[in-house]
Amino acid sequence: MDYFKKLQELLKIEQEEDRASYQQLTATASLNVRRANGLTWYPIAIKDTELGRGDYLTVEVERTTHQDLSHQFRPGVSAVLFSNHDAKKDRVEGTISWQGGNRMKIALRTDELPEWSRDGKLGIDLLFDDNSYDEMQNALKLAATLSEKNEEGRLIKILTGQQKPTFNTELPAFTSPKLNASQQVAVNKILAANDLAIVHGPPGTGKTTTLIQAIKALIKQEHKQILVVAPSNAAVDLLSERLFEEGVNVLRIGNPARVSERLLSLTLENKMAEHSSNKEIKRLKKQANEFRDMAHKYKRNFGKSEREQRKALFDEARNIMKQVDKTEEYIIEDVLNKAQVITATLVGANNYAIRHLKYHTVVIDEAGQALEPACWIPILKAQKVILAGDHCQLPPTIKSNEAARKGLNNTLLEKCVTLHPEAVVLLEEQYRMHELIMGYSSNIFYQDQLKAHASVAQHLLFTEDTPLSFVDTAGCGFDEKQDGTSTTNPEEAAFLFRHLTQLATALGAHYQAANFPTIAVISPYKQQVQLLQELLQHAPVLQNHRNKISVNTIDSFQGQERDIVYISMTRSNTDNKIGFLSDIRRMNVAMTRARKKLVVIGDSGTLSQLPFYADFITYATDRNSYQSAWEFAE
Ligand SMILES: Nc1ncnc2c1ncn2[C@@H]1O[C@H](COP(=O)(O)OP(=O)(O)OP(=O)(O)O)[C@@H](O)[C@H]1O
Repeated sequence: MDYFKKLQELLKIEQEEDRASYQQLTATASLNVRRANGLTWYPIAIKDTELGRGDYLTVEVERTTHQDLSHQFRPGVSAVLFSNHDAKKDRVEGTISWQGGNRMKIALRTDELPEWSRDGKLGIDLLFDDNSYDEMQNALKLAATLSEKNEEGRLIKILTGQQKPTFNTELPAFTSPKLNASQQVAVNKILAANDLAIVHGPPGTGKTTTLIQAIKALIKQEHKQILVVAPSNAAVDLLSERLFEEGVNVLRIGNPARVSERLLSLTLENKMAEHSSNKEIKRLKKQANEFRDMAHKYKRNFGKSEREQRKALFDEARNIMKQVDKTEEYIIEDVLNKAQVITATLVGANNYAIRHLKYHTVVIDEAGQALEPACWIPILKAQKVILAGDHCQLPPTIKSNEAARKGLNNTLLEKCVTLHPEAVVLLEEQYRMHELIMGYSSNIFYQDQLKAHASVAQHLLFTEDTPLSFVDTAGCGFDEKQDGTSTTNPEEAAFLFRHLTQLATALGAHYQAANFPTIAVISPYKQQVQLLQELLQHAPVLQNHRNKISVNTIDSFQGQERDIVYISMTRSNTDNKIGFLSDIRRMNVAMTRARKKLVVIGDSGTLSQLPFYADFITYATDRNSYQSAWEFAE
């Protein structure tokens, strides 16, 4: 079908761009730069080796310096072990099977460590991750084939708009005291759907709470295992924990982003380790390692009979490992059978342990941030799919402008909301924002349908405070500065901290340090964020509250909330340029992070050329929330 051909082409463009930028970063970069970008660990020490599944050798390594640098090594991603003697020749590729702290395990495609690993310093480089792209391409290919079929193609036809979803209207109504009215409507829609239901969850509306209750109700209704996926590990972690807290038997496939005892206990590795048959595996592995050690006593340059001895011992070790594989397969199957819910990332749905499984229902959370090709991996395993997310917030990041422009930035969630409005339920009640903070976003993005729950509708930092301010810098001469591709506005940044300092001083009269409100300082521009971070170091009053203040880009705050949010709009020029401020979904995210106070600082002259900002300024003015930076009393 052309639909999938087009997606395949767009994905190819994206992969090429992704690879090119990766290669640029690695090929030309020095060791120091690669290390700083989190692409290299060097030097490392080998801590342990163990024969793994098949003909793989699992090597545990530790980085011995630069331990505080963040890095991009994630389980499932390809990496290469190299020696500093000749990094081009002395290298062996593998896949990361585990990562924690300053250690990781890589499964190498060899059955013993190469000779060169014994002398010279060793390092690990990250390789470009083709695997995820391959999985997505395969899913798209399969989708194109299946879409031609009647029975198996049904869900695909619905999701691509050639058929309509159907609903069972005869079910008894589901009710729950834990859910509000629209949340219950959503669960009823999910239960009634034969093929597709969509939960549209604007900021703070309890999308996760709703999904958890829906999943429990689905388990009761279907008595079948459910697959729950999301694009990011962080989102999968959250869902896994919440399901576990509700007493569901959850199996978390893949490695959690956050290390917590509870999350780790839900992983396949942990459940396998705790399985009653694991003792047998340990015994066999020990035996295999003993044979391997004996084999190593015969060096390669020994005579013929020693070589044969050596081979026989290796064969024996390999045979035992085959038994290990069989026992492991049995354990995996047993653990899989017991799970009521399996959680994974979109690509993780094809993890080796579960790639053969099919489900009646698949739930995709954060679907507004999911690349469509990745969604097809889990969808092809299902008869019914639940999409949850908010297409009015940020879409997934796409590296290739061309692919984005040609449609890769259009998510499946967005398409399905348009195609099948009858499958959509909007969660209407939000538990985060004062109603004045919520109002503009609700008007522009949610057809004025959002309501603030009584517990938050009027909440303030203190009685006389204002929940919303637009502070206009027009005429102050706070001009933006262009530096390459990024924009800064140093005077606006300095002004922001004067404003925040005054607020913090006022708050001092109402709050002890321990319960001081949380504060986010946000800008759409990376360079401006950096500047704001530097300036924060020099704002004396704010030093007492450093642990309550976070400064970052809008994108990094998606999904989070703070009591107070400051937005530095940054752009101020006479050429009427507002660049990517024109992506209003990004602004929707920024403006809806605040619980009790939102302060937007910007130049009305520059911003007003876009109706979205002109209307926001009018909205603020009409509600007594307009302030001129001129009038700001120092
Ligand atoms: N029916 C409800 N009654 C009372 N509080 C609720 C209800 N639903 C959600 N909440 C509260 O709203 C907050 C957000 O809920 P939840 O964690 O489910 O959010 P979310 O939907 O995942 O977040 P976001 O809306 O930002 O995506 C939580 O503090 C939760 O306790």
